[in-house]
Amino acid sequence: MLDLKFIRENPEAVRKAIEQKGSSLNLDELLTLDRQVLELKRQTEALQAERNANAKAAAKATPEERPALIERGKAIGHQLSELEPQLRELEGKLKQLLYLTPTLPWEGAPVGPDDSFNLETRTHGRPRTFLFEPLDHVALIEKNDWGDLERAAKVSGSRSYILKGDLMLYEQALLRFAVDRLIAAGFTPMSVPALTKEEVLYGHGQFPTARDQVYSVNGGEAFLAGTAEVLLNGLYSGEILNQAELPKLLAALSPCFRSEAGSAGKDVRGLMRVHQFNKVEQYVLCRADLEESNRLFETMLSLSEGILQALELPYRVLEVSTGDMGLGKYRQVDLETWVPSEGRYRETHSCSALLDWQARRANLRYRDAEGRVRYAYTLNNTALATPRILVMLLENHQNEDGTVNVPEAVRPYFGKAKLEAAR
Ligand SMILES: Nc1ncnc2c1ncn2[C@@H]1O[C@H](COS(=O)(=O)NC(=O)[C@@H](N)CO)[C@@H](O)[C@H]1O
Repeated sequence: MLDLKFIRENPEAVRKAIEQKGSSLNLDELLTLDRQVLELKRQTEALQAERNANAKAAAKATPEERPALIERGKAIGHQLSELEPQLRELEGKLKQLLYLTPTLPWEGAPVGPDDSFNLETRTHGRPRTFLFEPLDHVALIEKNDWGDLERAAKVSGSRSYILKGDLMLYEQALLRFAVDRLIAAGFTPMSVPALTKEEVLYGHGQFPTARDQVYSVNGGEAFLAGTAEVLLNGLYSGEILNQAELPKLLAALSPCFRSEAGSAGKDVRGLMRVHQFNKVEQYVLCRADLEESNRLFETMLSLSEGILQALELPYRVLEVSTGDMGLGKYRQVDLETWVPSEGRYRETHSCSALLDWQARRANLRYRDAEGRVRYAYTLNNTALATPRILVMLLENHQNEDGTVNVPEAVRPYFGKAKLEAAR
């Protein structure tokens, strides 16, 4: 959410961002509400001041003067009992609209309504030319008995998966490999739950606009987060950190749950788009300084590119458009990795900077060097998400005999140079 003061002083810039991000927010309605709240606050504060003055006067009044003053006090109290609920109701409506205000996108973001405007800025590596007819990842899994997708559907429903043998061990090896890469860059390794609370999802930004993506438990008593980012973003909510302890660099492994509402028919086969998956997440909370945010953004992006390069996978870098990046983003860059069986790149990583949009929602603050309490800036990025990355690893590194080579950097974690069929 944006700072009300900023909105009052820059309505046209906010209006432009609303339009560029395809938001349905009615800014005039928000500004009108803001003026009404300010006016009601002025009235209630004036009445409260008068009630205090009146009570002091009554305490010192003579017996003759006192009844009139007590009457006046009652009349003021009655007026306040009328105005205060109105003020609370208007403040609630204003807060709901503030949740829908968009961060102004950076000037380099392609302006457009959807992902067709995302801009490929560079590629790394080249798609492999196979000297044999390559298999897709589902065929490789079936050929080597590396999983059981049918029985997963039987026991867990659609968009589920079971990994077996070398592929199960490979997933675990990859997740630890990714965590170690982040530790080497100064990130603190964490494991975090997926079970979370409604206010934490509001603080993150998933609520109110994308509730349909989130599974609820026990009728909304708890929710299953789609990414560790949700919980990491709530960790320091309500606290006042010291600037000296920033930036917080967190690397979190967690299960992630997504309803994939709206994705009917897309990627229904295999490991690309499932309801429950694992992800090593990069999350940063830093001081409210654009240069610091940009520096950390580049650090996180290069960590993820380094992981894809270590996995010897061809990928491309996309500057995400204003319409595709979502309300809270200042900047978003996606990494897409080559999928031989589809003959195209598919998203595997998403790096975002949100300035103080999440910090205002989740009340993330710190005391700066001058002693001022300020909202922090937040950023997040994918380090590695399985099983989607297994699609690319199996297909790109397959041999004609159906075995799959393990990239050099991961061999110490997996223990072998190849994935092989169960004996
Ligand atoms: N339904 C899904 N099934 C498998 N993998 C998924 C699914 N949804 C997302 N992912 C993986 O998780 C990555 C990050 O998801 S994201 O929504 O784009 N971004 C985030 O969650 C951010 N917190 C950065 O990680 C995606 O790039 C993709 O690799």
